[in-house]
Order: sequence, then structure tokens, then C-alpha cells
Amino acid sequence: MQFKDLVSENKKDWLKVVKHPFVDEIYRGKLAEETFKFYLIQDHYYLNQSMRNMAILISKAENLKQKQQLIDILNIEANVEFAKYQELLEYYSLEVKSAEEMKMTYSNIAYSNYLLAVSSQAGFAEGMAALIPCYWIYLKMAEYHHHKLKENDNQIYQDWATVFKSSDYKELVENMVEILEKEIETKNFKKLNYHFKNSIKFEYQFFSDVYQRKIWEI
Ligand SMILES: Cc1ncc(C[n+]2csc(CCO)c2C)c(N)n1
Repeated sequence: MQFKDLVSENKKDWLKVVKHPFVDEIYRGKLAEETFKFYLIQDHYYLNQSMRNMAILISKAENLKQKQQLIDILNIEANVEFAKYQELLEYYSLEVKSAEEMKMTYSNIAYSNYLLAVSSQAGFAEGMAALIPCYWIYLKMAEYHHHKLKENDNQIYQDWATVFKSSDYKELVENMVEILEKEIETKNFKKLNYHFKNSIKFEYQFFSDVYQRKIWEI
């Protein structure tokens, strides 16, 4: 069993994420600005949780190479991705609120805490299988939609999307896949597939809630 088996088992689901209207519209430059701002605020919280999650996975990594690769990725997350979000939030004059003060979507709470629960309570391989869709799906999105950027005249969306079609980003995702690849065995495949599938579904729900600007009801 290999990573490509996780990909083929879940193809129908991950293609739905890739083709979500949020993704199509951002690549075309047509996404409503209010929706993008809503996404930024939700995703800022998600990225913060994602960095905590990576710290747990680093603590569980079994060898030095894994640790080095994951530390490099966490460094990029903190100094590139997260820093860019801070800039964008400032540009739109959006205030960063704490979790207690902000109105969160249901999927944001569920997904970010799911990742933390798997990483802390299950093994390293399961934590990696749950985390990989988050990185890998953004690469798939770029591969599928990048040609639409030619007619995208929204500079902010262009900048946002450009990151994921760079060779650096592709290499980062390949490094993560390489780590997971070494962990996949016939006997743990079902468990890894379960977490991989759940995270793909969470990615879909995350976009759907954001697209509808739907916060947790009642
Ligand atoms: C819900 C949600 N899922 C995935 C990503 C993508 N993402 C999260 S961390 C990271 C690595 C940055 O170095 C990337 C690409 C996102 N932003 N929001």
C-alpha cells in the first residue's frame, strides 16, 4: 500500500474539494471580497491551530530526518504563510480576535481540533495521514485551476494563489508525502485512509461554510 492508494481511494471526494466554487472563483478573481475576508479570519485561526499540530507531530517524529523536514515546514508556515495572513488582515483592516471573541464556523472548530486530537492521541503515522490533505489539496487546486490566473485581475487573489503553484510549494508537499509514504503498511492502511478521508471531507466543509459565510448556528 502506498500514498497513491490513498489518493485513488478518495478521488471522488478530493475532486469535489478541488472543484468547489470558492476555489474556482478565487482563481478566476471573481470571489466576493466579503467572502475572502471571512475566509482570512477563519483560516487565521486554523493556521494557528495547524502550527500547534505540527509542533506535536515534530515531538512524535521518530528520526532526525523527519524532524528536520517538519521543522523546515513549520518554519515556512510561521514565517511565510502566517506572516502573509497577518499582512492581508492588516490590509483589509480586519482585527485578529481570540477564539473566544470571534464567531467561528462549525467546520473550523471541528477540523482544527480533530487534527490536534489525532496527533496527540494516535500515532505519528495517523497524525501525518490526517494532516497531509491540508497541504496536498492546495497543490491539487493549483494544478487544476492555475490557467485561470491569466484572466484574474485581482492582485490579492493572484498573490494568494501564486504561492501554491511555485516549485518550492510542490517540493514542500512532496517532502510531507515522502514522510507518510515510509509509514504506510498493509496493516495500518485502513486507519490511515480513515483519517485521510476525514480531513478531505473537512476541507470540503471548511470551504462550504466559508462560501456561505455560515457561522455555527445558535
Ligand atoms: C482549511 C485550510 N486547509 C488547508 C490550508 C493550506 N495550508 C495550511 S498550512 C499550509 C502550509 C503553509 O506553509 C497550507 C498550504 C489552509 N490554508 N486552510
